[in-house]
Amino acid sequence: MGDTASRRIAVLNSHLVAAERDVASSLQLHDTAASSEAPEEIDYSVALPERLTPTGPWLVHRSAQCPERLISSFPAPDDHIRTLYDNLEVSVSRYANVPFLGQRTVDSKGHAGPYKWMTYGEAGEARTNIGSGLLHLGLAPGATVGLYSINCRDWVLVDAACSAYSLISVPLYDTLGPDAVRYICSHAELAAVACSAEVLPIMLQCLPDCPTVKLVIVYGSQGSKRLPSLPAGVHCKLLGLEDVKAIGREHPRPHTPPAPSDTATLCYTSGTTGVPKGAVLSHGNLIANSAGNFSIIRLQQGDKHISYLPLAHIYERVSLISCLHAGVSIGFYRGNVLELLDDVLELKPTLFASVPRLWNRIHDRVMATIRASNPVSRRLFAAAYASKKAALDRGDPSGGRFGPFWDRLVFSKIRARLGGEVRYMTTGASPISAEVFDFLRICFGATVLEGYGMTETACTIALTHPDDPLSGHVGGPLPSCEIKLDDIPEMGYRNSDSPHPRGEICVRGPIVFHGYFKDEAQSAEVLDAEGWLHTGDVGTWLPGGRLKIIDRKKSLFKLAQGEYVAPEKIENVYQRSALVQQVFVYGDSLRAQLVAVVVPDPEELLPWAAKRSLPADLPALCRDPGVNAAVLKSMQEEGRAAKLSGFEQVAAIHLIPEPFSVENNLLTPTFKLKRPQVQAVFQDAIAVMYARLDK
Ligand SMILES: Nc1ncnc2c1ncn2[C@@H]1O[C@H](COP(=O)(O)OP(=O)(O)OP(=O)(O)O)[C@@H](O)[C@H]1O
Repeated sequence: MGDTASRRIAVLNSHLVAAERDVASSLQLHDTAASSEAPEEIDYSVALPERLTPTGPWLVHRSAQCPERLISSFPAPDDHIRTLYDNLEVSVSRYANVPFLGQRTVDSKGHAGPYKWMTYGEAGEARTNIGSGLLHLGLAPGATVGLYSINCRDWVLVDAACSAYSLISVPLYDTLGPDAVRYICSHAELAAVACSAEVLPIMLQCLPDCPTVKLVIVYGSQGSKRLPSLPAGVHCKLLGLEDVKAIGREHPRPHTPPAPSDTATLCYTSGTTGVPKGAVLSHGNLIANSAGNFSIIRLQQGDKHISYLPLAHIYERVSLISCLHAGVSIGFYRGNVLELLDDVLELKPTLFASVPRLWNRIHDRVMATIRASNPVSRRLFAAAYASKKAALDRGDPSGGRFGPFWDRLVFSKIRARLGGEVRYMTTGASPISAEVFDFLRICFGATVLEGYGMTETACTIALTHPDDPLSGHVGGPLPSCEIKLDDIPEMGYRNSDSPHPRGEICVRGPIVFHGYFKDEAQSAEVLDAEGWLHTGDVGTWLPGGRLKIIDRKKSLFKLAQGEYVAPEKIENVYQRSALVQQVFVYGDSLRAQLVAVVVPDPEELLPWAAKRSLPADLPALCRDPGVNAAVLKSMQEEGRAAKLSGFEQVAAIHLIPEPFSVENNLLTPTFKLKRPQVQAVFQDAIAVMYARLDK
């Protein structure tokens, strides 16, 4: 062995020993720190000097950053930005030559090349041309315009044109089929739809049932090609986006800027609870939310964002608004998740927003690679991980004094999977486990933040802080809203609970939406007379004013013996079993027990089966009663470890080989279960499970 190599090993060994010492001392520290729960220095929120009942405790929490007022815009000198139109106008003049919207070039053989960029200045001009064209073609301020495609440059340009001329944009997920498209076109009374060539056939199929739609604009590869003819009897114009721009150039119109209280968008929810609801969001709502996020996530010119989460969902929509505000360059994926990593390696984003389902998969893949590696690599990874985790536990999210060393030696390869330059990673839309959250912080060397929010609050309600070493909570309220917890007696949650108040999370402030479009009854169910939005989520206050989501009231059901069950909480527990990839928990109100439909994780189940000489055949394994019993046992063990009550433990499971997915219409585009649909698809299996339990 050469000198350099032996020196490296000696250095490595000394680091290993020091790191192990580090871990040991932190474990001691951790023991004593556990009871004090939170480092003092992070103060997320404060309880307002306002009583909701004459004698009750202080109940309303606001961000500790500025408890005296709720913010509705960016700090000075940008406090005049009140609408999406203002937001783009400022960036067009401030960042005129900065790359704004990027798409990958693709050569004649279909090979993807570098990103090609449109600058902020060019985008400003393009949206004026598009908007002028729309007005010339007959659209009037206040009209609704559908946006139906994957994320791409033209989506953003048409949306920006809507803002400049007081039109209302209505995004439709590109994954929507004809029924949902028909539903939204009619419900939102769309006057025009801008769509990609890929979904044009579905749009054309729907047109006979969507009489309000008088204009369809096609973008993407179809732009320059001949457009197909319209179905017989449909009175509607069909144009390429380039034609609309040309019309606009010939007939320019001055901008007709919206007011902050004007509706910017009808944002249809992705439907975890049933038929999509059109949340009415004003310009003021969206700017207030973006400004609230901005108070914590300091984006800047030079940052690059990879846009692949659906723009029809509020999470990506508001990410984009914030990026645009800061002059960030936004690169789009090519529309295929299988090619996403390749797009990421080309773009090298500095910002990466995702949802727990994807983070979990990254976690599982990395851990599986580590398990399969040689003993030296495994020990190295374990030492590096433990050292940085110990630093976190001591209250140091930067990774401790050995952090940079471990980052270079061990974690740089993992970080390189996302291009190597990510500085902010965000997670939201559903709960993430503390384990995976910490895994991201440790392995990616980036600031990892969790946001909690919903469509009805124009995105984020609460956000964690970059300096907070603790995980397992969603941080504090954005400075643009206030939060109170309402008692839920039927679930046993009360604001008077000690030491931590618990209850339904209610939100008020400039981020709260204006109700569901044409649905007063549902609006009144969630918005009360005092302006509080009742989220249906259950939270608790932790020390430092941290909010933790502990339950979800929305899918609550009662079992025959009168106990209330929140299935998502139970599913999150069962998901921890290595054998489980996905799970849907169901309870019939006439029965006393719960059952579940479970997708086993093939990466764990197949090796498990091989050890027992069972065939490597997933469908056959799913039918095998022995496998069923083993998976059920592993789930019940997780249930016991998480202290689920007896009635919360499932009594029977049905294994299926095909995952719930967006494609089979059982997941929303942000990978949440569409509960009514899953229940309908598996009603026979559910009946069989209950029949088995009756025997
Ligand atoms: N960080 C988080 N932790 C836990 N739950 C979260 C988090 N972020 C979002 N959620 C959940 O997602 C919900 C909001 O979801 P969203 O607005 O995306 O609606 P949806 O899933 O599209 O449709 P639906 O209203 O039909 O459920 C929240 O009310 C909460 O239950």
